Amino acid sequence: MPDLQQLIENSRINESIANKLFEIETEILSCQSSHELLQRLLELIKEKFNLTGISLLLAEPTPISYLLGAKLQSDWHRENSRPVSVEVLQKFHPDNKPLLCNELASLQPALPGSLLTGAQSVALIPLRLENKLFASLLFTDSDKDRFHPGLGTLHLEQLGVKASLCLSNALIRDQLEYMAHYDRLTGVANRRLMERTISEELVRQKRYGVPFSLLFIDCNKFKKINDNYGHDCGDKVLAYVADQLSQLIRENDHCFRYAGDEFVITLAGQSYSEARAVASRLMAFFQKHPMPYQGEKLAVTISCGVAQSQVGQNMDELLKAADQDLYRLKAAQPTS
Ligand SMILES: Nc1nc2c(ncn2[C@@H]2O[C@H](COP(=O)(O)OP(=O)(O)OP(=O)(O)O)[C@@H](O)[C@H]2O)c(=O)[nH]1
Repeated sequence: MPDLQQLIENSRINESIANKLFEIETEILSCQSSHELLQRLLELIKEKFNLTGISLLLAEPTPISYLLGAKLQSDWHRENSRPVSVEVLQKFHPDNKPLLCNELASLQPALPGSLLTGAQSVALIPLRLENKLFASLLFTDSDKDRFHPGLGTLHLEQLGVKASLCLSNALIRDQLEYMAHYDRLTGVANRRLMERTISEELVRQKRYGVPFSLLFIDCNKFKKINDNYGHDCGDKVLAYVADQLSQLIRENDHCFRYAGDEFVITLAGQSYSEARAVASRLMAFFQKHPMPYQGEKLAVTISCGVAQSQVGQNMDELLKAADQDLYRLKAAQPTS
């Protein structure tokens, strides 16, 4: 029969673990996005359970890849997460339970050695979304007995379920946010986000005196593309233009779909002459790079109007100035 003192001690340990889990759950519930939640979750677990290391193994392709999007390329993800195949994850969790292991050689082929630096034992906790295994939290510790395979895993299971639930909520929020602010066809931000961004830039200009510039962009003879090649091709052209524009601008510049075949780019901290140079570079790019389409090279060109923000100007006036510049440019072009 277990000794009473031991039972009291075990119950004290269990209570302390339950408290820590509750604190983690409470904190991550307030995270505004799945990206923020994942970051905070890993920090909190590492700190509260005093682990040697923690990382996230993400199944490839991840059901949340499109939402995490560029974030999967971020420094945080490079440092803290690793892509793995779903098959590898399933081998770790054949019964969807956490895996405890202190014979690390058996994990070596499946896990990069860098993740196991300084580790003598590891715990892998499955995360599930819509009943599909999509990730595993990897805890490492320098104590060989910390994650001994003979130990119970109830607390780790609870952690996995709670983290999955919170993540699922955060993903629903991400999806709503995405639908409200991004254009489905081209993947770039929509007019609503453009208005917010320009308003913020105008406030910054007023407070710190830093001007910025706008490009108002129109695809040349776009209607003809629709008429000659069909609407599907027109859609592909819009996605191509948005994609190229997004890649050709700097990280702190932003591209938005304004309407139809029109895009707006905000150039943070750029003067009129700098913005003119960007506009020339963008127009020249499309002149040189026709879009590959069904084995053909389809000419897709753009025109860019430019305006620099002026003190006291509001958003409509600034957009109008860039649009008028575009109109002048287009009026000067040959009509054929
Ligand atoms: N395929 C496709 N076409 C669209 C979409 N939104 C708007 N359009 C079409 O885009 C065309 C824009 O035509 P215009 O504004 O006359 O522009 P344009 O043909 O480029 O003429 P210029 O600006 O004078 O060079 C219209 O025919 C719209 O029907 C879309 O999401 N997909």
